Amino acid sequence: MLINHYSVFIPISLLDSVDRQFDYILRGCHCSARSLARNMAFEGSMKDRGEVRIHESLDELSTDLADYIAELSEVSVKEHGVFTVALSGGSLINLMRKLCDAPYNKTVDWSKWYIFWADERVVAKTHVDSNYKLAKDHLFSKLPIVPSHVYPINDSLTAEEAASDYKFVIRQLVRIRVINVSNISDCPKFDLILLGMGPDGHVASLFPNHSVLEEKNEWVTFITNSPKPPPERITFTLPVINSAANVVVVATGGGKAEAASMAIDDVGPECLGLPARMVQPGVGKLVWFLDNEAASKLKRFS
Ligand SMILES: O=C(O)[C@H](O)[C@@H](O)[C@H](O)[C@H](O)COP(=O)(O)O
Repeated sequence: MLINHYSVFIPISLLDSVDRQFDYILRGCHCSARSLARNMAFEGSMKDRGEVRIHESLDELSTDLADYIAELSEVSVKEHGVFTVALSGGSLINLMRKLCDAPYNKTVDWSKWYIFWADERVVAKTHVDSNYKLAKDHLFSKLPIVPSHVYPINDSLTAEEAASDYKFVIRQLVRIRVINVSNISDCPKFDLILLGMGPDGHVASLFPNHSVLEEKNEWVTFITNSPKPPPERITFTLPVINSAANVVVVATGGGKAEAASMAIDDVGPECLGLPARMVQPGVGKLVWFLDNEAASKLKRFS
């Protein structure tokens, strides 16, 4: 049986003896209404694989995710006046939908958000496959985000040109300090990069065994042979993802269980090349948002 919210009653000393690498955080009993959903989740953290939050339902996951993003936004705006966030496509966008509801639609300082794409399909912005269109239709058309703070790719270019153009756009924003610079690399330091994960363990458009995983110099690159359609995409590279202040990976459903275990568990060297496992922020924080099904093969939770 999966560890669920009842597991908070397991004494921490027992968990400790089960596995010292795992630093379980038991949620406090004194919860506000806002944090109630979090208390329905199980949360643990593992050295260098980040914090893992497992939720009983997609509804709880969405609430916790919205809460977490809102908190990061508040901290970033306090620290440097803006919140720079990069999105992916897929189910992530629907799971972020609660940001459009109360209290977040009123309490978040949307005017300070700058929105980018960690990966984008090279199609027209109006195309049904466009990650920009997905996010626009379901998220930011419903929120008071400043239109000039939204940075879609230039959809009139080839994949190669679009990647290079996107890198240029980001470079200008780094230059004027809208986007921070990492102090561990020469990469931009986004306040938050939000990723989904495919059943094959891909994140952004970084697919297993693809040469794009080796890219060390470019901030943004392109592929023309994506195993997941459409084939042409641009993507942030691993150095950029791993330079972010915060990285969130969201994965739900049993189809992601194997990849989640390979990405998070203490497994053999064969898993080290899995893109999701290569997400390892240098100084930033990594948090996994999983549902029970996606977490069902995690050794430490079963
Ligand atoms: O453009 C894309 O295809 C996405 O950015 C991709 O990386 C996605 O996030 C994962 O494939 C997970 O997608 P699901 O959550 O829909 O399974």
